[in-house]
This record gives sequence, C-alpha cells and structure tokens, in this order.
Amino acid sequence: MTASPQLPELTEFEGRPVHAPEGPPLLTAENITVRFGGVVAVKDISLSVRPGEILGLIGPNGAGKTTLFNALTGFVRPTSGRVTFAGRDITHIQPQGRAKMGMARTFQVERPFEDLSVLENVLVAAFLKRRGRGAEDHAYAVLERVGLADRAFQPASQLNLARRRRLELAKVLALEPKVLFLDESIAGLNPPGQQEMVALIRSLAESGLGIVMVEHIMHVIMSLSDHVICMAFGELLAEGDPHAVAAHPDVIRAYLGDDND
Ligand SMILES: Nc1ncnc2c1ncn2[C@@H]1O[C@H](COP(=O)(O)OP(=O)(O)OP(=O)(O)O)[C@@H](O)[C@H]1O
Repeated sequence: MTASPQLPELTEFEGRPVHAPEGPPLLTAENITVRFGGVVAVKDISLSVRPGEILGLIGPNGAGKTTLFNALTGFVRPTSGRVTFAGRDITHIQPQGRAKMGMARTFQVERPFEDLSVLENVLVAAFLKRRGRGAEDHAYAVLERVGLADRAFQPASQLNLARRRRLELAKVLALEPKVLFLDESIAGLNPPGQQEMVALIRSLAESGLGIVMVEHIMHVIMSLSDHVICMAFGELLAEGDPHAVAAHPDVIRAYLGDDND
C-alpha cells in the first residue's frame, strides 16, 4: 500500500470564508442507486443543495462520483431513488428538460464552436433563454462576469485552456441556471488559472447559485465546498463540512489505500 500524493492536500486547505445561507433545498436526491449490470456504481446516496451552497463530491477512482453526477443531471437513469428540483420530481426528466428548469452542467472536455467568436458561442446559449438585443446584452454581461469581455470578438479557437474553461462556464451561465454542475473545471489548469477559477466559483455561489462539483484536486474542492460527500465503491463513506470529512478515519484510509491516483 502506497500513500496517495493527494493525502497532504486532504488536510492542507483553507475553508470557504463565506458560508451558504440556510433555507429550503433547491435540489434533493433521495436514496439514489445506479446499477450497471452486476456493478453497483452508486448505492443509496442522498444529498441536498441549497441556493448559494457548494457541494463537493470526492472519492478515489471508481468511487461512483461521475455516475452520481450523471444521475443528478439526467444523463444516467437511477435504478432506484428520487431526484427533485424546486420541489418537483424530475427523476425521469431528460437533461435538456432539466437545463430549461435551471440545472446546467459543464463537461470535462470543453467543446466550443471553434470558428465562432467568444461572444457568438455564448449567444448560442443565450438565445435559448432570450431574444434579440436582450440575448446580446445578457451574453455580454456573462462574458464580463467570467472575465472574457475583452476577448468577445476573438475566435474561440484562439483561447488558451484557462480561457476555454471560462468560456465553457459562460455558455452554461447564459442558460441562467439556479444550480450549476461543474465536472472537473479546474483540473489541468496552472496555479494562477486555478486561483481565478476558484474565485469565480466562489463569486457565483455568493450570488445565490447552488453548485455541485466533482474535482480531483483535493485542496481546491475542500477549500471551495460548504459540504463534502466522500464516496468509495459507490457507497457513502463520510459527509459533512470539509474539515470533518478530511479528518474522518475512513476517508484517510480510502485515500491512503488508493494506489491509482
Ligand atoms: N456505463 C457504465 N457501464 C458499466 N460500468 C460503469 C459505467 N460507468 C461507470 N461504471 C462503473 O461504475 C463504477 C463507478 O464509476 P464512476 O466513473 O462513476 O466513478 P468515479 O468516482 O467518477 O471515478 P473517477 O474518479 O475515476 O472518474 C466503476 O466501477 C465503473 O467501472
């Protein structure tokens, strides 16, 4: 058994300075189980996300994080359990329907329309919600929010990785979501790019967005999250505030025993 290089990161982080407001949850998942043939990828996981709250999903490789994320966003149908959004049962609603209701996600590999400008990329999403001048104004406002307004007329193909990630976020924000799902938005960025993205995600939560994130960079997800769910082999290992989860003996054992990361 070799120690995971992630272990020091598990305990060395500063928590999120502003904590999420109390209030009724926007998104809830109750007793979610996902089976693929004989594999139980997610077993009986429940969670909730409030406006302004950042929920982090962690766990060693193969723990079931992506499958749970996909079950929440509608890309995988749970074998059992229930997902509700704003009080409505959405377990059987397709991803597009969930997006219209206010649940939007990013993908691990960003895929902008390379030949379109940065602004046009965001407009494609903005037009799904608004028309004409309203859509343009909104797209600009979103570009300003993610720090890309000065790149509005460049082709997306000219952006570096950090800016491509922010463009991906801008496209999703143009859908005016209430809950944002971030799939590895920070992995692969250099430290300044990571810091910019952390600040941006915090500011989005402070403006009232609920956020669910899967991220392998442990100190990043621990410093951003209000609440952390740690999974292993599809099951809940520990949950709570980041410091409590990082100190949990089962979590430390899971990361110590994870040779694959
Ligand atoms: N479509 C699928 N068909 C069959 N098995 C799957 C499928 N998707 C995931 N699995 C299995 O479900 C389990 C959980 O996988 P999942 O990708 O959700 O874990 P993860 O925590 O996201 O892992 P990683 O951190 O490596 O991305 C694994 O055993 C995986 O092999």
